Amino acid sequence: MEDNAKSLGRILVVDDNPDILMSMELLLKRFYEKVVTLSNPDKIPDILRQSDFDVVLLDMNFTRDAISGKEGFYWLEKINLMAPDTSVVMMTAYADMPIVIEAIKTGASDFLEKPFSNDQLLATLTAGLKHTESKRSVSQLNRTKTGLGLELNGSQPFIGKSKPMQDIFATISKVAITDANILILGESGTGKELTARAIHNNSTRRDQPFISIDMGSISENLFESELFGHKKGAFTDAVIDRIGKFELANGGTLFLDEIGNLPLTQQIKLLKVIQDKQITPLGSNTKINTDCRLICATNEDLLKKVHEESFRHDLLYRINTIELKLPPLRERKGDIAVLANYYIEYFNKKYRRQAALDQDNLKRLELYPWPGNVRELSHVIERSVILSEDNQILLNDLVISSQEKSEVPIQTFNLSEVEKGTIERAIQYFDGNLSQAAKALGLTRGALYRRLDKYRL
Ligand SMILES: Nc1ncnc2c1ncn2[C@@H]1O[C@H](COP(=O)(O)OP(=O)(O)OP(=O)(O)O)[C@@H](O)[C@H]1O
Repeated sequence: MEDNAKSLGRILVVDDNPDILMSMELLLKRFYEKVVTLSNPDKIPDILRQSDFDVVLLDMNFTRDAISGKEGFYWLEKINLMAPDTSVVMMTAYADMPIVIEAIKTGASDFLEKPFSNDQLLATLTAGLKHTESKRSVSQLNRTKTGLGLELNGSQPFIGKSKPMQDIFATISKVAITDANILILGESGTGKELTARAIHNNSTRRDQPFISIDMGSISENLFESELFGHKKGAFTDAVIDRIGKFELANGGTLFLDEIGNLPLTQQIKLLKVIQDKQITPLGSNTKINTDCRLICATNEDLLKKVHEESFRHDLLYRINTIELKLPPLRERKGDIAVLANYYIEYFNKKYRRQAALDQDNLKRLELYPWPGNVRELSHVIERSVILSEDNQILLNDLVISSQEKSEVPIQTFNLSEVEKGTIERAIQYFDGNLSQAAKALGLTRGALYRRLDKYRL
């Protein structure tokens, strides 16, 4: 390879010996587009958050722990978690077979025994880059094949092949590994809880608890006891000690759903705990340290609530380090077929049916605005599978119940909203037949299409 024919490849070298770093940098810069060297492994997470690398050359033996390689293994695991498609080549002067095997099992792609020649190094890097390329095409293939964005623990998939959901999955992967507090916004049924679980399951806290709590459903009296716990005798009904959710989530993730429903008196208590990272159970005078990653969710406009003074600005600022906005299903119609098919398969298994959806019915699902989002879609499919006959979901089986039909709130006098609502209802009324709907609305088909586009129906 010539200096002027650099190969694509972004290489990170981590070694606490400055001489090794300098000589490797000098050599590798002649061959690869980007070479970054790092003498302090503690900086690995930061650098991986800032840039992508194809291969990491990682020393196993930092001075703190010169021989066992434990620190190298620690960083190997961390890199695998943060950048699963990047190949890691381990370097060590103390390579013996058991260590090599363990490193490969832990996820290293290769090994370099020190001292190594330039040719050995370059050959290993060429193999490492090939390895990265194949890892990337396998994960890309898996994603496009199934339409699944992220696999959650267990059997629950998180589906979305539309561009907005693929963007959400990419953001989840990026933010999961940080400890930043996250606020998930979105209408009911868009998958906010699923998103919170995906963040937890892709984070370094995944082996610790994920504790979820619906802030809208806790009564004002029980708020402190639920969240911070209580001691026996703290109040009349406190017959035994109770551990609060903050303590249960210690080391893991605490998911506070419907945070917008929290009354102001409780917001201040929550804020204090988030700031101090300490809780005091009711009836106790001992503070307990808490270490949990906070994920909150709401379908309310919190900024508006801040302006109306029903949500504290300082609390919003604490919980929304990163905001993730889940798009409603009507804005990602591309996901409807894949979701519908997933639920048909799921409920076919559950109810021992073999129902299938034909193109007309699929069109109908795609035209419906889904005010209850994915939750509503799953309910509609469940009912339709149960009612299906002769292995076919019939048009009449696809019951979109009246209470689930989108209604424009009666209070609205906004002309666009009224027009949008009327169009939605006409399409529902004519079972998705656009010609009939257009006729009833007094529009040409072209004019109806333009409005469908305008209102993203
Ligand atoms: N992208 C998706 N793929 C598969 N299932 C989904 C997806 N989004 C939502 N669901 C399913 O829809 C239902 C509602 O999802 P979830 O509870 O996460 O929504 P939510 O936004 O938290 O709703 P709410 O605000 O009403 O609590 C769940 O059964 C969930 O499994």
